[in-house]
Amino acid sequence: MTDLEHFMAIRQRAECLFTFDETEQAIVRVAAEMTAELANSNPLLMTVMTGAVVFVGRLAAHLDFPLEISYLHATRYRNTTSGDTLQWKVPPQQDVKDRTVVVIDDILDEGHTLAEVERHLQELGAQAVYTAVLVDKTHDRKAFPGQRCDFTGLQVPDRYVFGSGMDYRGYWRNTGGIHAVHPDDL
Ligand SMILES: O=P(O)(O)OC[C@H]1O[C@H](OP(=O)(O)OP(=O)(O)O)[C@H](O)[C@@H]1O
Ligand SMILES: Nc1nc2[nH]cnc2c(=O)[nH]1
Repeated sequence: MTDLEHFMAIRQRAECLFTFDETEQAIVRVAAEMTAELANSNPLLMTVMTGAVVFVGRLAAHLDFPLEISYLHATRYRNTTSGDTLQWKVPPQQDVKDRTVVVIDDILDEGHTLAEVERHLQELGAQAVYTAVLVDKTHDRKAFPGQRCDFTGLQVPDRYVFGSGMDYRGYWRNTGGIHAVHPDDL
């Protein structure tokens, strides 16, 4: 089987957890919550590349107030399905001093990525740091008990998921819904 046939098989065997429309409804709700909280704070949306690139675009289309979008690049999984230490590929690309910063990521899994990114932005002098994720994975292995984001789209079960920006070994960030990899494929 070629690599591309393998990725096609992964996609076909995966279980659809949420359709595109269901993810869209969740994003619209998150946008309303962010608008209520942040519309007057001139926020900087700090996109954690690469997974958040789809979420930030879909979310921003529903935010009708002044804001800026920037990015950093940090990775803990490096195109695999289990996490390691966080590797900073590109530090924050815009001055965050005295700004309200909203870290945008695709998934809160064990939470080490967001905890470290948040700590770094505070060290750089951000006035306030909020976090927003498309999905939060349900399990008891978070970086600290009770860890959660300020804005969360959907809860997913404790399975490896892809779609809506999240990858399976670098592929399938482009599917509009959210899918769980078949256990035999991990
Ligand atoms: O909560 P954690 O267990 O720390 O995992 C969450 C992180 O894992 C993924 O990034 P990944 O390292 O796979 O890079 P990617 O964004 O390029 O997919 C995802 O985008 C989050 O940033
Ligand atoms: N694509 C993807 N990335 C992750 N990073 C941490 N958990 C996950 C997951 O379930 N799927």
